[in-house]
Amino acid sequence: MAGSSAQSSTAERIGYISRIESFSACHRLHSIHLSDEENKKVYGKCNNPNGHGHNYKVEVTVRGKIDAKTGMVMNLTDLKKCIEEVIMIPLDHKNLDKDVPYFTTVVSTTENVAVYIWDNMVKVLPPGLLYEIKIHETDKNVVVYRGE
Ligand SMILES: Nc1nc2c(c(=O)[nH]1)N=C([C@H](O)[C@H](O)COP(=O)(O)OP(=O)(O)OP(=O)(O)O)CN2
Ligand SMILES: [Zn+2]
Repeated sequence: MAGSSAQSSTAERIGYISRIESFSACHRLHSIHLSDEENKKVYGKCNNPNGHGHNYKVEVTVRGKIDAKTGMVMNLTDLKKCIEEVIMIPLDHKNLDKDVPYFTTVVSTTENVAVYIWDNMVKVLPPGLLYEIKIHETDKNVVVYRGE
C-alpha cells in the first residue's frame, strides 16, 4: 500500500528553516585581557589599530514542528523581522567595537558575533525554536554557534 512504510500523516514532523542576510561592518581584533604585545602576536594584521571591514553573511536556522494547519515551522516573514531587529539595525554599517556596547569588553571575533546574535535572537523568537547561527565572515571563514 502506498505510503505504508512512511510516517503517518498525523505524526509530528520536524523541519529546519533558514533565512540568510548580509551586513557590512568593521572591527579590530583586540582583547582587553591581553597586553598590546600579546594582542599583536595573537591577532596579527587583524589587530591593526584602525581596523578592517567584512561583508558578513549570516544564516539563522530555526527548528520545530511543521504545524499541521499552517504547514510552517514559523512564518519566514516573522523571522525576517527578527533578523532586522537583532542583526541589521544594530550591526549593519557599524563599527562593531565602538557602536555596539556588547563589544566594548568582548573581542569582536566571529565566534563572539555569533554568540551576540544568538543571545539576542532567543529573546525575540518563540521559545525553543532557535537552532543555529552560521556566519560567513569571509568566503573562507565560517563560524557556527548552536547555543552550547
Ligand atoms: N577564530 C577566529 N580567527 C580569526 C577571526 C575570527 O573571527 N575568529 N578573524 C580574523 C580576522 O578578523 C579576519 O577575518 C581574517 O581575515 P583574512 O585572513 O583576510 O580572511 P581570509 O582568511 O578569508 O583571507 P585570505 O584571502 O586567506 O587572506 C582572523 N582570525
Ligand atoms: Zn576581521
